[in-house]
Amino acid sequence: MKILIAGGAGYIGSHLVRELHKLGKHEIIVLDNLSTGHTAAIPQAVTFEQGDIRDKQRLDEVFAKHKPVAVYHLSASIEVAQSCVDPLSYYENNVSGTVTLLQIMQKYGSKYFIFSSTAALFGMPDRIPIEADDTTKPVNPYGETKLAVEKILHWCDQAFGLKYVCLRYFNACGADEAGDIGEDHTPESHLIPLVLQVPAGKREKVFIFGDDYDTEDGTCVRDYVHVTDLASAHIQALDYLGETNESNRFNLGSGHGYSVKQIIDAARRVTGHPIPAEIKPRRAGDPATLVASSTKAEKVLGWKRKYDSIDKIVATAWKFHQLHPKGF
Ligand SMILES: NC(=O)c1ccc[n+]([C@@H]2O[C@H](COP(=O)([O-])OP(=O)(O)OC[C@H]3O[C@@H](n4cnc5c(N)ncnc54)[C@H](O)[C@@H]3O)[C@@H](O)[C@H]2O)c1
Ligand SMILES: O=c1ccn([C@@H]2O[C@H](COP(=O)(O)OP(=O)(O)O[C@H]3O[C@H](CO)[C@H](O)[C@H](O)[C@H]3O)[C@@H](O)[C@H]2O)c(=O)[nH]1
Repeated sequence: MKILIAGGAGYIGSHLVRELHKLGKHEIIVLDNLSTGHTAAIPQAVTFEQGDIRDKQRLDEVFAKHKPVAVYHLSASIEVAQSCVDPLSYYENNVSGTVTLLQIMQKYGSKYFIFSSTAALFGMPDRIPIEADDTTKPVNPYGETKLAVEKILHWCDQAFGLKYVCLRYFNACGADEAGDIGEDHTPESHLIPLVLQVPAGKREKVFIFGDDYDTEDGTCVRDYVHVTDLASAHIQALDYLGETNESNRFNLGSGHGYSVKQIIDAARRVTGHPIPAEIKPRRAGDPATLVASSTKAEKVLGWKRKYDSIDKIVATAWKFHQLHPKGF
């Protein structure tokens, strides 16, 4: 099958590209505007098309050339706090851009769409762990843009039979075990890579955004799921669409919640560095606790995680940082 991976040069996308490439079953085309992605993160044998999902003419060229049957859509603006400061750019990239991509898919008759959705859909959840069919009520513009796309997809299925899977990732983390690809954002906003910048000698300490949340130690609790496990769920989601021709949505988490303080402790154990930490005020848009139930993905997709230990997950990220002290 010909598969287009929009955002395939990014952190999660490059891990998906690597796993699909290893599988050797499909023809892969990566489309990316390289705003945050890296060509060095994708194998040389994979076709790369530079382009922006908001650029209809460029998408038309790429789809006319490759005619992909399936599209993985990971290209988005991804920072919760930034989305609270600049919501319109989030709507422009994540909603308008996705609409343009879907219009081109409709024009060329692409059948399957696998969408990178998020835990941020659930806002302040009614219960923990969060089931895939629980109420969605985002508390930040980033989550709103992802929910808007999930709703758009429902109507695309009704209107012209586009079959889709929404994968709501919780906090993606870690790196491919070989250590040659990993998370490299500039500036970095995610907790684990920021914490690892301390033992890497790039910053003196890490900031903890709020210790007055209603959690055991007062810091936010998140569900950190390994990026290679996310990649395997994507591959199973495409198999699922091929087998059932039915749209669906799944939560993807690790089954555990860790507080910011617990993550810093894990990084201290893995790196042997004391990693000083300082409490700062809360960051805009942060819910206290987000932990997934991935039962639906396990039952329906047959998804099995390879990584269950937070220390092992942090160790894979640390290996990437040690092998790539300057990033890609
Ligand atoms: N990182 C997480 O913890 C997390 C959690 C839940 C959901 N997600 C979602 O997963 C997806 C991938 O996230 P990531 O962490 O790999 O981010 P990333 O920034 O590393 O990857 C995004 C990729 O998309 C590209 N891109 C962005 N806008 C584009 C556009 N308009 N046209 C073409 N390419 C564009 C970037 O260059 C980059 O390569 C995003 O949709 C994000 O919202 C991420
Ligand atoms: O220097 C830091 C960075 C983060 N945090 C805290 O650590 C937690 C995790 O923050 P991240 O920025 O690593 O991740 P988010 O939970 O904000 O968001 C990530 O996961 C979400 C899903 O849960 C989204 O999809 C989003 O794209 C992705 O960035 C938050 O409580 C945050 O306040 C700190 O205390 N200090």
